[in-house]
Amino acid sequence: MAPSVESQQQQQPPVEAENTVNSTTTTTTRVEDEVTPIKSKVTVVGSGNWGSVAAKLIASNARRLSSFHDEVRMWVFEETLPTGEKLSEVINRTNENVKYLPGIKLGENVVADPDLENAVRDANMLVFVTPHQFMEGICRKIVGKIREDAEAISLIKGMEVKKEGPCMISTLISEQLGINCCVLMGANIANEIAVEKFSEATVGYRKHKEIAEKWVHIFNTSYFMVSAVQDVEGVELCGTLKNVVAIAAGFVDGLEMGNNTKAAIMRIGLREMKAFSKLLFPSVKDTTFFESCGVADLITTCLGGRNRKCAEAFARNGGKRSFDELEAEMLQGQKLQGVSTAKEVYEVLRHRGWLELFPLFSTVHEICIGRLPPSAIVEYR
Ligand SMILES: NC(=O)C1=CN([C@@H]2O[C@H](COP(=O)(O)OP(=O)(O)OC[C@H]3O[C@@H](n4cnc5c(N)ncnc54)[C@H](O)[C@@H]3O)[C@@H](O)[C@H]2O)C=CC1
Ligand SMILES: O=C(CO)COP(=O)(O)O
Repeated sequence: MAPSVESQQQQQPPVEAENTVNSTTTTTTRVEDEVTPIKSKVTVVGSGNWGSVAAKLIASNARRLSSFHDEVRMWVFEETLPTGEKLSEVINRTNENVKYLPGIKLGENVVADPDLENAVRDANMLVFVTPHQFMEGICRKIVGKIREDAEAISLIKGMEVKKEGPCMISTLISEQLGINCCVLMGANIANEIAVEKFSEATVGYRKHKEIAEKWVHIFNTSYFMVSAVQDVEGVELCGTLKNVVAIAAGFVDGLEMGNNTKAAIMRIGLREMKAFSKLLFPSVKDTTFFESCGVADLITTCLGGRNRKCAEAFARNGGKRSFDELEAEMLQGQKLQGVSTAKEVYEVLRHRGWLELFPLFSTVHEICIGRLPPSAIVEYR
């Protein structure tokens, strides 16, 4: 299947990804080794639902591409399973993340490591993929413990709000660790990619196209088509803000308002995503919203994501059961990002006097905290 080339790609060609396996990489002697003796070593920081799928994608490429070490380390936030076993030990014994991605083999070159410092020490390519609320603590633990030449990429959809203002997760990583950080976002429901159904993703980079190319190279597969755009903030804000719209879409589903209403919510949501992104970062490109990270992620999350699912249950219960309760019951350890992002966005809007400019974003937060009923999702005008 040949995906269509979008307008952005015509103006600014995507970084080419290697789609086909070079036959030399399947032989025992790798010709490329003589030319590039220094191999990149990848560590995945995070092992939730998407973190595990990311490790699987990377592991399949690390195995076949001679410029990467075979072994891919995956940091596991250790927990004890109901059987009494440690999650990391079970992953290493069965090659499956039995809690967050059951039934999927990760690849034998994935090594689960519960020791964060040990997991990141030797890697020059760090992939961050945890729920966003844990990233500040994680960065604090590894400051000064990573390689000086390390490059990072964030797959995390979320933001932090500090006294100085909003802080994207890639910026947090860059500033705390003193390293460059790209992002990868897209219409990527993890369970679908785990079973190798075709999807696309967007790498956002700031300056160095050759670094983005390396990230494309390690993620791209025949069923996961990655392209790159020079708009790190635009890509990351798309991934972050669509979770707020997904909560709104879930309310519409819970109230059985139908497809037209849901489409209206998605359209208004997309308009607010674009306006908010451009107010925060005027450099954000319009064309980014037409990449996988933009409209495609918005659609898939509003149709099939976890934020949508929990928001539907919230509305069905008339807002009487909290999101924390629903998350614990419905997601078994997986985490929602939309509710906290709605709060973080609301804080920015209130602080800057923009609340009236963003009725959908602000109403989502007010419904989440019980100040408004779920039906207010279509009553804000
Ligand atoms: N699951 C999906 O379909 C997709 C998720 N994402 C994004 O990727 C990021 C990570 O999501 P998932 O991998 O799905 O995670 P998840 O939603 O499965 O979260 C559970 C993870 O959080 C870890 N965790 C729990 N407490 C922790 C703590 N105190 N410190 C550190 N880690 C802790 C758990 O060990 C587990 O690995 C999120 O920002 C999400 O929005 C992006 C695309 C798709
Ligand atoms: O980001 C996602 C798909 O791209 C997943 O969204 P949820 O966290 O709502 O499942």
